[in-house]
Amino acid sequence: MTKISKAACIGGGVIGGGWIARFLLAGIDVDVFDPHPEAGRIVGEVIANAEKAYAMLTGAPLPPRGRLRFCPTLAEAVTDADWIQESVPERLDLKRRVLTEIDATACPDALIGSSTSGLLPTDLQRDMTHPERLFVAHPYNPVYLLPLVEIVGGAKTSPATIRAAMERLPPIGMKGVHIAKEIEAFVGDRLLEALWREALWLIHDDICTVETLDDVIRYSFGLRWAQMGLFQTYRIAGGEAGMRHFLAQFGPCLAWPWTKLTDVVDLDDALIEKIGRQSDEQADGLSIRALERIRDENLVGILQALKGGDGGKGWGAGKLLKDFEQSLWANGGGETMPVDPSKPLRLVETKVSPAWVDYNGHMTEHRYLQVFGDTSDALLRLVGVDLAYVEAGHSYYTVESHIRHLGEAKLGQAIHSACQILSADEKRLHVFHTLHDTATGEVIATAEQMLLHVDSKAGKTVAAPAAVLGRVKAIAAAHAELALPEGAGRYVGQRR
Ligand SMILES: NC(=O)C1=CN([C@@H]2O[C@H](COP(=O)(O)OP(=O)(O)OC[C@H]3O[C@@H](n4cnc5c(N)ncnc54)[C@H](O)[C@@H]3O)[C@@H](O)[C@H]2O)C=CC1
Ligand SMILES: C[N+](C)(C)CC(=O)CC(=O)[O-]
Repeated sequence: MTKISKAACIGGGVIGGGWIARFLLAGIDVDVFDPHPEAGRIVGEVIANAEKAYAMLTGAPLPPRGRLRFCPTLAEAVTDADWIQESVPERLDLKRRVLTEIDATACPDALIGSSTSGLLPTDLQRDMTHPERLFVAHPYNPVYLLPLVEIVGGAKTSPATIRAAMERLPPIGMKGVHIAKEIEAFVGDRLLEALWREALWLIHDDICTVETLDDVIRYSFGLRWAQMGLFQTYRIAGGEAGMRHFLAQFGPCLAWPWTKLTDVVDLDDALIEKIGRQSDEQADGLSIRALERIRDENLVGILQALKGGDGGKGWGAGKLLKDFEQSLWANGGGETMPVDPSKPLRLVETKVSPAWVDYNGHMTEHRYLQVFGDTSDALLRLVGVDLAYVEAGHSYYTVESHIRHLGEAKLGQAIHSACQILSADEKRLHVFHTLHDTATGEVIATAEQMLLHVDSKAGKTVAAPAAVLGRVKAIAAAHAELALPEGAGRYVGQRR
């Protein structure tokens, strides 16, 4: 799969900033041009949000962050980029001017994506000398967490450009959908616009407040949409007879007055003031930054829940996240691991994710086992037991765990785990993991585990091969010089 080697972002506002963060966290260098005097601060805040979110989203090893450079001219930013993303304000004249300037200075084979929410690519490419490389790459806010990009070609966009654009998205954790025909606002914004129009009428006509309207979405179909969209949801709503029954039952409603969709509400001063006031009341003093933080934590929780969907295989955006994490492990798992066997191996760095916090306001107990399990997995990769090894039919299985809870881990807290091998032989691997608060070093929990080397196809324990055993024994020998960790060998109910 071809990867982006260097990106240029023209415009670094809400969406440009999100693209910049997405690229940087995927390890891609980014050059930015944005004449706004505070562009550096604004982009910096988006990147900080993105870093916080990713620390909660995944324990997989992200590549080293790309290099960020602000350029004094557009030409300097685009000159050696192979993906250029235009995210300037939604005005056709401005976008055409900017795209023509990009076209004049970019490498001939650079891909040029526009973030436009609704302008036609054919209109955008009108003045370009090489229009075949221009396409719409319409993302969703926040770009660093929401993975979808609508890819739309114009009359002069080449099929090779569309193919190349689609191929470059999975390595940055995104999913491209190719929209077959160009149409204003593509697919997503067509749907959102329909909902938005109807919502404005409902407020205008005093049917409900903005808060009630949002509650109707977030407590009901909003939850459904994150996982099954519209058609699959309605298929289920048709009962055992499925979609055909659903259409037969609810088809006639389409002719009833259930919508004011074709009328455009007059956004006059009174309506703007009404919506503004109700929106202020709904926010209840929370700043935009605070709302962004809550939004990001919620999105992380939803993505993680979807990652466990369909019996652990992952579902929808969660499956995409799972696949992305597997590629991160395959690409960087081994390299980034610090290996100094003269002390316990620091193997997992993470932050307490929203989905991990329970009704007591701290990390819930089974998440400790998750972090300790991840620590054992990291140790196994280090000694050569990676996905290829497992697929070939051998692995280590955990047969016993003893976790002690000694402190608390709160939402967003940076934590890390360290592993000491207590003993190892041909089949057994006896480890002791310690979970620390990264800021203070305080020990929050420990886990002692016994793992057995298995032939997973035969379903029985077998001796580990010499290559794996050699690495295990080398670490175990170094760790034998360390003091036995406090708590090793303890059992539940033991007197101190
Ligand atoms: N805000 C949203 O929810 C979404 C917006 N979009 C699209 O993304 C594009 C950008 O929108 P936002 O980021 O929301 O706007 P924004 O107003 O937050 O950012 C636009 C940025 O472009 C910069 N800019 C203006 N003229 C420029 C030029 N000549 N060269 C370089 N930079 C220039 C501005 O200084 C500003 O930082 C629009 O096409 C919009 O339709 C797409 C998806 C969602
Ligand atoms: C409001 N908007 C049209 C700019 C929204 C989008 O384009 C996508 C989104 O993030 O909702």
